[in-house]
Amino acid sequence: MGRSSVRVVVRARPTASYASQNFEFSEASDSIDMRLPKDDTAGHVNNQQEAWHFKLDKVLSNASQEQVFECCAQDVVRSVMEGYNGTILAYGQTGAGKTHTMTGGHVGFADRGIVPRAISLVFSEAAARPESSITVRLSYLEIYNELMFDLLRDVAVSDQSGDITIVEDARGNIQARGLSAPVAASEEEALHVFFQGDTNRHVAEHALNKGSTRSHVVFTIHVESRSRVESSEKVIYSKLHLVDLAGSERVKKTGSDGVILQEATHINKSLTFLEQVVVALGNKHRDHVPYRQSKLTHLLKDSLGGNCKTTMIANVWPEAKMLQETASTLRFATRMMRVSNEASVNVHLDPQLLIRKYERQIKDLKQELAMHDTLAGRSRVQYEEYTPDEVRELEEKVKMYVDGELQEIEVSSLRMVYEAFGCFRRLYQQLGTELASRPAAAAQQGEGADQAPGAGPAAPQGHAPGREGEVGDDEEGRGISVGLAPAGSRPPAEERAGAPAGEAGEDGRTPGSLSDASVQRARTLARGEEESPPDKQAAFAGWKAHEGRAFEEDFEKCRVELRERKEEMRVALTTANAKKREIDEAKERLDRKQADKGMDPSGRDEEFIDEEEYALIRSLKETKLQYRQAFETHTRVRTEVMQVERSLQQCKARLVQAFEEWYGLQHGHAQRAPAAVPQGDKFDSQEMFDRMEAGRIETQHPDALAFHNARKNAARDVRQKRAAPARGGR
Ligand SMILES: Nc1ncnc2c1ncn2[C@@H]1O[C@H](COP(=O)(O)OP(=O)(O)OP(=O)(O)O)[C@@H](O)[C@H]1O
Repeated sequence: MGRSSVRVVVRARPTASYASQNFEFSEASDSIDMRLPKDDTAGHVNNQQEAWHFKLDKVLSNASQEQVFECCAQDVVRSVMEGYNGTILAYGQTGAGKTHTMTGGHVGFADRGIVPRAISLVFSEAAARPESSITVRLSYLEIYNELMFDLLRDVAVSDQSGDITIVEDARGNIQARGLSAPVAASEEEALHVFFQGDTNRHVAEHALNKGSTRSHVVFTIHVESRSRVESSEKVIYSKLHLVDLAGSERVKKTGSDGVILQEATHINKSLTFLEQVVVALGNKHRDHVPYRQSKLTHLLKDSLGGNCKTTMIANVWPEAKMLQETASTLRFATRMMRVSNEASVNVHLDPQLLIRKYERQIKDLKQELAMHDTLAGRSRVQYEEYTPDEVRELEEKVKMYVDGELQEIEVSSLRMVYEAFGCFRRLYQQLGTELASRPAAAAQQGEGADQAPGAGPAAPQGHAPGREGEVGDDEEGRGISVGLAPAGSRPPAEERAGAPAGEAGEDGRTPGSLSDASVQRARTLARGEEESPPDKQAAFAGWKAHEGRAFEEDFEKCRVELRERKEEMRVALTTANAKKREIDEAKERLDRKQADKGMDPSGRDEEFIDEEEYALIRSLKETKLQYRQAFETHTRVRTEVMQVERSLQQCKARLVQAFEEWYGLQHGHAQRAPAAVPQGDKFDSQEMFDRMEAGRIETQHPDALAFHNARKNAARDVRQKRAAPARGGR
């Protein structure tokens, strides 16, 4: 997504004293014409402009709350659900309708503002995206006298220290550290949170408007979206700032003093800084944007000139006495139109989830492999790194193999090959060391006299280099082969050099050999110390022998049939090939015969067929028939093989499924009992009334119920708080 300018919409509030001689709002051309009376105080030379023309992105002079939402917010909210950041700012002088626009009026559901409507849309959009798991968090921040307060905390705003700070992460994302952001699971919950926070807003007595808000408030909807179908470690974070700025009028007009003057000074300052940021952003040759001058501009850094889709609503109050403030608001609005943003989808990869995903994949693959091994009739295969005990066990096997006490080592995995090579190397080095410590004996025996140091004595003399077919050979360049080490690859006992004496026990086995380990394991099992969780592969083998016997028999039957059919197909193919060869040979002989006949000087009739030729023709015909039969048999059997293969796959699937079900029942978690349905609910008169009221609201407007419930619950919370001992003011 490329750069796009901040969208600016002007909304004029309705008034009984509309100054028609001063204002002309044109919704058709989205412009406003203003005529100002001459300023008498300007003296004889009056340079003040009398007429102004403002062109905006949209002008709304008599719009309903619904129209304002559709025009200013709907698309921004939808973009937020797509993963973009969004901001909607309400700017304007006190009483111009900022709070009315953002929060809404008191008339009721239809009068609700952008925030409750945005909440509804977020949840309905989330419901329309079943492929995504969406988490919604909310935060509500108040900036008052350059301090920041959390409107959603249980601690009253008056008891907060206002020490929330703004931080910027490595990607330049702005966050308010210390600000709570509870999760809202439903529209009603989110509305409840919003209404609760709203009641905490600081309201001060003000000369112009008793209910005036003297602070900036930022309600933020944070959306975290993970795909249920794609990789879940991909997370899209987006946020929607809904900002209700404090009145933009200047201090001198308010006639304030004391605390109010201090408030107004702060508001003026932060709005002046906001203007400076906007002016700097509108200037192509700027070298610095002073975001950090105020909390407000720092918090809105993303929204102004950053990664965000931003809309500003300039609220104006079109009365004669508000001319100067309206002109000032409209001037700011047109400057804001020059600010451009670059929005992009905020995709992150959750590293913890990535690791968990890979771990899960490895586990699944191991299980798959184990199942495959069992189906293929392979004994327990070790894919993990060997434990010290297992290494010792293998070392004993290798020693027995080298000593000639073991005919062959069954190689079950590449891991085992690596481990076995390790054993051979250690054995080799150990023997080398032992021989090096017995030089005299070696010299006496005349061994290794003409060999390089450390090489000869332990080198298995029976092993010619480059012998074929051994475990570990590179099989036609396809990597290390796995299978049975051929007995012939074992060095004969008499050829062994430097074998340490006295290691074998009486039974010819070395201590700690495989059988010892097996016995040890058997003892452990007998003591009931079986490791948990139960090994799936072992469980599978046991299950096939008992509970899953019928499935295993089916599977085995299919396997046998497949083997037989394949053999039949192989025979048919061999026959067909043999017959084809016979046909070729007979044809050749016949051709030769006929060629000889053509050259016969006796001049016998070419049509005459002698006995030999007749026999050849007959034989050729016969062979062709046999060839066709063999070929047809092969085609038929091939179809049957394909069918049996399919049946085998089905048998296998049934076998695995039946086992999985059995395993799940045996070792899985117990199924949760369905939640008990409350029986015979009894309602008191208030509950009965609430239910009837809910029914009535729902029939009036299906979406209104959550709004009404949330408002009712927020009001109840306020009543309860008031009943608690009052706390001191700020
Ligand atoms: N479009 C409108 N339709 C009906 N009433 C409106 C409209 N705009 C504003 N009002 C009414 O005007 C009064 C002042 O509006 P509001 O409190 O929203 O102003 P404000 O700009 O938020 O002021 P402040 O800066 O003090 O917060 C309220 O009673 C509000 O209901």
